[in-house]
Amino acid sequence: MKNRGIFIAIEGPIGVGKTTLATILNEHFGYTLLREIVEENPFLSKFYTDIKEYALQTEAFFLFNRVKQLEDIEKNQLNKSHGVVSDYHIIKNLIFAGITLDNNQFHRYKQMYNIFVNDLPQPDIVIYLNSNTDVLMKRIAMRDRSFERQMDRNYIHELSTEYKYYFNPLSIKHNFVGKEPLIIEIDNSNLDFLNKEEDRQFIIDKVENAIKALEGETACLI
Ligand SMILES: Nc1ncnc2c1ncn2[C@@H]1O[C@H](COP(=O)(O)OP(=O)(O)OP(=O)(O)O)[C@@H](O)[C@H]1O
Ligand SMILES: Nc1nc(=O)c2ncn([C@H]3C[C@H](O)[C@@H](CO)O3)c2[nH]1
Repeated sequence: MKNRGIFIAIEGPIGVGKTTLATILNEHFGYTLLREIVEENPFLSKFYTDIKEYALQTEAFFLFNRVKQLEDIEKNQLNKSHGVVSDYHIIKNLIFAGITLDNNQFHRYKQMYNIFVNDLPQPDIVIYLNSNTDVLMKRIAMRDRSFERQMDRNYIHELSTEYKYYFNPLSIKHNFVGKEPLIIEIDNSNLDFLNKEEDRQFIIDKVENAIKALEGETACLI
């Protein structure tokens, strides 16, 4: 731990505020920001027009892109004692693929995922953000990405439910590889990190406590 940079990953359903929070934490801690690719995925806009038809290409592209990103941050940041804040955790590949792929495809996709995930750097701290479906739909609409304009409410609801499942303690034990990360779970429905200093400070305090706990300075207060 001493020579390795701290790795913080933020997860949660679409539009919950991962990138917003990652940017804030990155500025506060002076770490490197790792952002997931979105527009660069050539299948994503087609995916939203026909999920079943384009799911396999979309999920495969996200998986291999993330593997490359995580290999790079290990080599260029974490191994050089630099901290990283990422707006995703690799587990999201399983969460999305479990919904979008059919059973056969998912079975094979998971084998591929398992082959790659063991060699990737795993975060020390995972911030799991959640919000209710109405808030998520509102934030997605407000952000107004062209390919998300017809976002299906049921899809967002299903994703949220799947996130809850993957972030329950038993599933964390089974589905997260390596040393279990410290998990900070936050309902972000009524927080406004963007505009309210006290809301920003609330989460920064939690992360600072988690970092101290990792460094063995205090008991874990998160
Ligand atoms: N706490 C918050 N309160 C109000 N609005 C927020 C909050 N966090 C984020 N937003 C707004 O909600 C929208 C979605 O936020 P953001 O892009 O950070 O979500 P995300 O989780 O990274 O989404 P995606 O999963 O699509 O990458 C943005 O318009 C952002 O400004
Ligand atoms: N199908 C699918 N699988 C993924 O692993 C994945 N990761 C992100 N996304 C979608 C959600 C947002 O629209 C947009 C930005 O997060 O990209 C994904 N979609």
